[in-house]
Amino acid sequence: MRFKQDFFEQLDGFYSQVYPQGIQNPQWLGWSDDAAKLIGLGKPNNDLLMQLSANAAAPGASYYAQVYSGHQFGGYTPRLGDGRSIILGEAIGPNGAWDVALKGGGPTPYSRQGDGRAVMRSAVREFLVSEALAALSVPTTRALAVIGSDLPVWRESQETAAITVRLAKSHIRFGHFEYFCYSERGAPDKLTQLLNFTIAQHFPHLTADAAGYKQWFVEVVQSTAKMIAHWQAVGFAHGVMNTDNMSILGDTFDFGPFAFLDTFNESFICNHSDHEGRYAFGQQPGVGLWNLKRLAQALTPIIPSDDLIAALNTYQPSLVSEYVNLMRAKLGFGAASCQDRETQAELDKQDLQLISQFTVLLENSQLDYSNSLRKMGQIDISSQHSPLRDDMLNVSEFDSWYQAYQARVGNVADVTVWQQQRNQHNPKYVLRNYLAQEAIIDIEEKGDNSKLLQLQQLLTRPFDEQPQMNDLAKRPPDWGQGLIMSCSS
Ligand SMILES: Nc1ncnc2c1ncn2[C@@H]1O[C@H](COP(=O)(O)OP(=O)(O)OP(=O)(O)O)[C@@H](O)[C@H]1O
Ligand SMILES: [Mg+2]
Repeated sequence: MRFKQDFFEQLDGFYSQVYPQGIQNPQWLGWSDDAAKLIGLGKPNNDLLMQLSANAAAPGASYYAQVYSGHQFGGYTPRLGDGRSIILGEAIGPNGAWDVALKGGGPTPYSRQGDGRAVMRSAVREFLVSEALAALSVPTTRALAVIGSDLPVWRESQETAAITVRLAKSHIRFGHFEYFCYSERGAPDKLTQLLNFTIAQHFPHLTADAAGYKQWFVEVVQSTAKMIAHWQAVGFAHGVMNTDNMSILGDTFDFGPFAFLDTFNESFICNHSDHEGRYAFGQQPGVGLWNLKRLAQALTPIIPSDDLIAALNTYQPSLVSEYVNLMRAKLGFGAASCQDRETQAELDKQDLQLISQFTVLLENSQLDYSNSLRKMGQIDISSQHSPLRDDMLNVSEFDSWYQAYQARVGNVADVTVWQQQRNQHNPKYVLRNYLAQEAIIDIEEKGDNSKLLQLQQLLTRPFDEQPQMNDLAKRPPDWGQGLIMSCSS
């Protein structure tokens, strides 16, 4: 790893220097070759194991924890900060730099009551899902590795500690801006410094002046909207959309009780602590905007309100247009692109209606989201009979929807090509909670990570048939239906 230290060198006062504490008997549980390439690494080796388990210093690293705050479940917490994630610096790769962070690397000045650790089950889940989302082209932080250990940690019972090695283009969150607005009140110079740094590092096409700031916020709004459109299209529930878990670059960030939908359900809540369903699957688009509004408020000392509001107004159309485009590719509507903005919005609206009717049909018949889409992509569109019809409870509702759908798809020149294209947009395999759970249980009970490795392999090619893995595309068994994860991690 070759590091630069721009955040560390340029943003004194935005972090605390801290040394990670090694974990005993470290062992690789997982390693991502794809993530390794991003920072110019090849295969894992023992030196890297020692460095990434914090048992040896990594040459060129500056260990630090960033300070931020955030709105958690709607309420403002004035000071959070990296309580268990320690950043080594920005590792230089062939196509840019990536922060390397040891999540679970030990206590920091921001640990509050916590032990600075992550338990194996949560570290494994973060590792698997980061790489799974990347393979589905969902904007996300990455995971280079997950490292297990013998170090005991206490949650509801005794477990063992692990470290996820996270790669992020940036660790700057909405909560960084909130911290320097509210918690260090009277420090707009710091807010400006943070914004100028963010622009210079991650938005180099923009200038650090009023026009640049205005455009920057438009881009933040739109990348957030696009990320959430991806979540809705792929059926991903994040679970803890607090503003301290929202990346300024619109990358999916911090994986706690997340889930991919099995049965389609707008009201699905994956987080055991989310009693009111604030972060239910269908709420995510609205929460994204709520969070952006909290960010906008924190920016009012340095960006005019009118500019912030104008940018926020682009959220909904961006999200809808991205979502509709992703769903068009899944359902095979063909692109509807139009020069005239109003006509485009009208087309998007009509398609959105057809898509929503489809998801309502799935919901009413309690059907599996990913598998139903995969099935839809295999129909012969000219045929009056869709295999999904047999799964529907209300067949006549499906029939009338299917007629409208056929009309919208229109003539397909080559059905086989059309079906192959659909398969490139409808994953056969997603990281269902029960699959992650089975991999975790094997590690916990037998120290056996082979299921984890198998899942990782599988999920790097989620669109391919991989017939010997058919079982892993199935809906969960009874014990794994609608698994709800606790926040303790
Ligand atoms: N075991 C722990 N020890 C110390 N601090 C913790 C621990 N678990 C969570 N925290 C802190 O509590 C806050 C909220 O936790 P949250 O679960 O959102 O983040 P996280 O998963 O720890 O990390 P990140 O957001 O970096 O992915 C953060 O400040 C986090 O650092
Ligand atoms: Mg977090």
